[in-house]
Amino acid sequence: MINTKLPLLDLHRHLDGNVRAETILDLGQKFNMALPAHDVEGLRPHVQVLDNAPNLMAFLAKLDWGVKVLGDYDACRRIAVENVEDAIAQNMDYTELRFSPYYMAKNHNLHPQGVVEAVVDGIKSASNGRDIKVNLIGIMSRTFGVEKCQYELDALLAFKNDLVAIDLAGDELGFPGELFIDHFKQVHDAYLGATIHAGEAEGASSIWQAIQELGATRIGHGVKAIEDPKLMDYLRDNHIGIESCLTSNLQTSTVASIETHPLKQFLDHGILATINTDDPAVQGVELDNEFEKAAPLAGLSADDIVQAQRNAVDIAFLSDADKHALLQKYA
Ligand SMILES: O=c1[nH]cnc2c1ncn2[C@@H]1O[C@H](CO)[C@@H](O)[C@H]1O
Ligand SMILES: [Zn+2]
Repeated sequence: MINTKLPLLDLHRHLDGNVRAETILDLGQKFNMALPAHDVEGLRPHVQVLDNAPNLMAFLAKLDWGVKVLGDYDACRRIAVENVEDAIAQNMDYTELRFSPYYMAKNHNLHPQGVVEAVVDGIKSASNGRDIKVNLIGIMSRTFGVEKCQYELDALLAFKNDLVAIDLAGDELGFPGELFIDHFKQVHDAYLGATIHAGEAEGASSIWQAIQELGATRIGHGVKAIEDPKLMDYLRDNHIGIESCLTSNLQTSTVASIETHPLKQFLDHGILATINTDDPAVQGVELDNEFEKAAPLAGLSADDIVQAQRNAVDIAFLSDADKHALLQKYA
């Protein structure tokens, strides 16, 4: 249950993993693309995980149609605007939307820098004057290799003042964090934060690497931390945030069931763990589902959920003044 006396945040939300089926149909038509279906129901099995995927990469394939239809910069801007509308519809006070400009650009040979510009513009105009605050996290999609990630990072750094952090997402097993040490040196030189997908497909060693070699202060998923008691202590003692995404972890077969998800143990251990979505449209569930249904299934009490909501404010990529303002809304 969402505690309505506290701010509601979603800190792990891919805007390019949250393209509405209606929008895919609409853009497909606009750019004369051969889509696998002509109506939402027919399209659903191609763009949404209906049965749990056998692994992370099978899950991620479901994001592809959402970016294949991005035929121009205006389409990129449109999905950014719709993402803000979706977040407002969920009554969020603050969200960090993340996106991979190369992943969005590559199908129609757009320039990733133009994609970043369009997304920044869309987010700003859609949130202007609304009761929500939105920040952007830039993603390097490791799936496409070290050089493409540098190309992607260059585009993101050109707009570094419009971003709060950089993430590394995609194929964790195929492209280990060791390959991206130089990339994250540039991230820190640009005074951006670092949150990294780790301990999802790969084990606890990948989380250690993200923290110690890439300088992550937050970890996306981090499910496998539960296998390493020293790491559990380290995360707690060093205030490393964990962005948990319950339904996503079930759908990627990272956990066998929501009931056995380690989020409750992270919270009991005093780790700054939080409740987030990941890729809402692909998952077919929104943030309210994660709080109302998934969190209780994972064994979280009302007090645990309060703690998770407080943790989100704590680990958000916001200034102390902005965190204070968020809490003041409910004081
Ligand atoms: O759960 C996830 N784990 C790892 N990578 C992900 C996940 N969801 C999306 N992406 C990746 O993020 C980029 C788009 O924002 C893409 O690289 C997509 O594969
Ligand atoms: Zn993610």
